[in-house]
Amino acid sequence: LHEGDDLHPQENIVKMSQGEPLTDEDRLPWLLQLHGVIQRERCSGRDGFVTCSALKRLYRQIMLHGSTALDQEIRPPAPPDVFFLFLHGDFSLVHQRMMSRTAHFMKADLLHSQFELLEPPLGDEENVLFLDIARDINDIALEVEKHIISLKPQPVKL
Ligand SMILES: Nc1ncnc2c1ncn2[C@@H]1O[C@H](COP(=O)(O)OP(=O)(O)OP(=O)(O)O)[C@@H](O)[C@H]1O
Ligand SMILES: O=C(O)[C@H](O)[C@@H](O)[C@H](O)[C@H](O)CO
Repeated sequence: LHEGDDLHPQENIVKMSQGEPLTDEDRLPWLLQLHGVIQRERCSGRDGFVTCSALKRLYRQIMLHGSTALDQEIRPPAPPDVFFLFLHGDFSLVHQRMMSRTAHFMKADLLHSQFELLEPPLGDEENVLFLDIARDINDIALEVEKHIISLKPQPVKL
């Protein structure tokens, strides 16, 4: 399990702690780091998780394809062994949960800018499982587990 926040450069954490939203430019080195982690996990043959706010479609493309995603001409197909879990919920529920959290650098005030930027993975984005955060956390975990198992190649029965 890789927590995306651990890969932010220190200046990004400082910025967010001061209540300033990050820009695309701030996020680029971080997204490239996330891409590196995903590639290493893919090569390892293990299952891996990365938790982060992949708010915009371009961010998700960079996570999948690295800096080639910045080239509008190239739209490589989505790798079949990587998928997104989109944890969605309404503003008030996310805000309420953030307010009940203590000792986190991310202030609840920044949530407005995050919702403004959010491009939900609708339309033609592949390999996305939608999960409603209002559900019980154990049900969510169970659905994720089932989803992962369903994507694994089934053993051939002779
Ligand atoms: N399905 C759920 N039911 C009840 N509480 C939940 C659920 N999911 C998360 N929470 C609670 O909401 C709070 C925020 O969750 P968490 O810190 O995991 O979010 P996060 O997406 O990692 O946030 P950030 O990106 O800001 O670090 C935590 O206190 C967590 O226990
Ligand atoms: O792209 C960003 O603005 C950041 O990754 C944020 O989303 C925070 O780090 C996160 O929400 C706190 O965990």
